[in-house]
Amino acid sequence: MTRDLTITEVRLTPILVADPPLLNTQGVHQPYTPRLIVEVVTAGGVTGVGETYGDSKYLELARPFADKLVGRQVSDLNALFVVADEVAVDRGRVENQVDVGGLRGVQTADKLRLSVVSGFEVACLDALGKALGLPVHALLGGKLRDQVEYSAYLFYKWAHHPAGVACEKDEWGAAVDPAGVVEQARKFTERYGFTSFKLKGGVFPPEEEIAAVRALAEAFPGHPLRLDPNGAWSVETSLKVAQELGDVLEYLEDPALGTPAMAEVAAKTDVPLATNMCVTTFTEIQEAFTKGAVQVVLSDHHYWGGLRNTRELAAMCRTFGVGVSMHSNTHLGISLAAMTHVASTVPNLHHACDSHYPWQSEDVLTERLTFEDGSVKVSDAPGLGVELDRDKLAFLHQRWLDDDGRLRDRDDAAAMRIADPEWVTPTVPRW
Ligand SMILES: O=C([O-])C(=O)C[C@H](O)[C@@H](O)C(=O)[O-]
Ligand SMILES: [Mg+2]
Repeated sequence: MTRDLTITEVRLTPILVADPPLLNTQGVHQPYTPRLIVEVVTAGGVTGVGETYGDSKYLELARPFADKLVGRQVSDLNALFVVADEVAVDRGRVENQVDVGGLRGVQTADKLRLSVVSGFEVACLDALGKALGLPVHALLGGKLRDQVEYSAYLFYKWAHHPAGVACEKDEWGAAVDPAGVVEQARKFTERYGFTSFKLKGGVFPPEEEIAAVRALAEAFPGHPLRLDPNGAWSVETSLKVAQELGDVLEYLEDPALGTPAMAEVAAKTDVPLATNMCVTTFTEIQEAFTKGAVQVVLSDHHYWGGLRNTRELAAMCRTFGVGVSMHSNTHLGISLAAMTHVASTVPNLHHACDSHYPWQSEDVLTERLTFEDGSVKVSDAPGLGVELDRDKLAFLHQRWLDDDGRLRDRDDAAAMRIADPEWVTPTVPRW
């Protein structure tokens, strides 16, 4: 192994990962969800790994982008954005479209590029860290804490995917009412020691979700609670929920859709509002912050363009007195490691981060990352501190190859139609 940082090869491996039947306002999670694993190989003999969305529009962009990286240095991180801009995006496929029914905010060509860049940026940082013998957090300026706290990400869910659908079994059982949600929360605390709880809402009428949060507050008195209906409520409904749950909520996440509606809600409640839907890219910051629409931004290195952009976002939040935490979609251990490294370097991280990781029974690592007392330890090993398991990667890739194309693009509404053929993506506000 030498210090030659020149990229000689980039490997892209799309995979399908098992996902339980988690409910959200758009529908239900597919039994398998696409992810893309990125490997960057240097002339010095080091391989760095990254992970990002694996839906086909990301893959279409990732392939030509990967080709352009060969011959560059893994330390050439600023250039990743310049190179990404050179890759053509079929704007018709993304501009003003919504991704996964809007769960990640409005889709644009730039945001698509940033989501692809993030997987490569993490892989380059991993390779650079390994080559220099430094952990990724050191490349970001050094950790400020030895562990990063995560919250239990509770979902309404069915016990099984619909009958006849090929899937993996999950051991979590159903959660479709307050008792089920509390039982799920107990399992999360027993297994992982989480002390704060987020409930994915927008699934049942608001009164039922208020009852579930009340039940959580009774079962876990004094613990931070959050409710996130993904913009499913009107301003009026949002205010009603804020009033009813104000005494137990740490924050309300995206109660109403879009900055103007969030600003209207924020003006009339003291409950802090968090978002991963109306502030999802740098151009959306000015309007939201000047209107006082959000009090906490949930960063996500995947769509903000990587770990260094996440730190830039955190600096802006700090400047404007807005809190920062972390959003999560279905992801594997590479991304959890990346999230943990960057989170350890952010000074103004005052809320436990979201992570779907406990829902993922499969991974591509030789060793899964673990939560202790609700936190993940920040690794001091070179790079991300994780190791790819080639057999597991090959297995999940084979599943992707075997798929007839139906699962290669995440579509929660289509997954819901298997159980309920009449299902259409609800118009917003739903309540
Ligand atoms: O708003 C959020 O926190 C999310 O969109 C996170 C996830 O996408 C979640 O809602 C999901 O996967 O159903
Ligand atoms: Mg959210």
